[in-house]
Amino acid sequence: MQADHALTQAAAPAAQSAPVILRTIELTKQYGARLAVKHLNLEIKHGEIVGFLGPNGAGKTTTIRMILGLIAPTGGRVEIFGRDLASERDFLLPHVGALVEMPALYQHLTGCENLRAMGAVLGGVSRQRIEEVLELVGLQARQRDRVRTYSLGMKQRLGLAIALLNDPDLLILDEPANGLDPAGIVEMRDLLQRLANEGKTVFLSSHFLGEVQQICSRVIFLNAGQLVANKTVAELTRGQGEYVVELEQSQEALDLLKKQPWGAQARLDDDGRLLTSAPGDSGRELYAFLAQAGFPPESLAPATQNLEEVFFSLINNHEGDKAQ
Ligand SMILES: Nc1ncnc2c1ncn2[C@@H]1O[C@H](COP(=O)(O)OP(=O)(O)OP(=O)(O)O)[C@@H](O)[C@H]1O
Repeated sequence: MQADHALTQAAAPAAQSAPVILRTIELTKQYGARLAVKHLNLEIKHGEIVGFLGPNGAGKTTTIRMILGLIAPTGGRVEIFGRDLASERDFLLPHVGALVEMPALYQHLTGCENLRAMGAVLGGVSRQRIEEVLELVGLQARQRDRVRTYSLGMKQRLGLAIALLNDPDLLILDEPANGLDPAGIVEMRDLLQRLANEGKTVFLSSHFLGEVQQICSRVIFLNAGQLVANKTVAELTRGQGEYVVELEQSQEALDLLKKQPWGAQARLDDDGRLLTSAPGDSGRELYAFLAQAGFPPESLAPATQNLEEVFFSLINNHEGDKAQ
């Protein structure tokens, strides 16, 4: 059965053939007259780290809360490991680790005592597992200190340690980097990468686009409750088939390129580099053309966009679509 397979499969890079771990089918949430999430169809495969992005109020938290069974959908459903969440919730949720909002921690207890207390709620967790999760999140050295002395980043990591106590196959994280300083963000990123390398599947919402670009294999964009993009980071950040060229006489080369049928949109960027399409969409042909014309490029590479640029253009396009 696919569900059992998904629960026991060893760490593997997410592939086309990897089993689907999380699926939403026409998932919908209506608050009074407001449709917060509209007919959302998502699929997350084993071993993926998927970023869930969107502007404030897009419906990310609402979606995550439905996936975790914290609120009921008004339409559609959620499947985890191929099983229906609504009817098999008690079986499924112990296999899902979650970090939503700031975790509720006992400030007067130590990190280790917090883990033991949460372990007891879960029906008992071994001393060895507590040691393992402390090591995973890098809190071993501070485990005997009271939580009230922890930094925000340490509290977030302790929250993640609690989410990991059950050794879940799927991790759902709502803004795990929220409130962290740059060093804390890097620590969180390394930790998530380690978990993915161990075969965990991670679905995380974030406003930190640079982090998402570095850590996530795929990104799902939500706007006004609707899916507007679902692509790999490489697909999203690839430019529009343009090339960025560095050479000495960039202005002269630009004048020449603009006279070519394929080069009419050529331009210089803020750093004085040439941005242009290529003859036959081929970087090799572009290189040969420039070299033959007496402008041998120092470097030539496909142009890319960062995720922030993609994010704003997607949202603007979506607003434009809605206005039509
Ligand atoms: N309990 C609620 N009752 C009524 N409306 C709600 C409730 N929770 C969320 N909403 C509305 O649903 C929409 C989606 O909110 P949601 O919190 O899911 O967005 P989000 O993408 O997580 O935003 P943010 O990035 O700001 O956290 C918003 O318009 C919000 O005002």
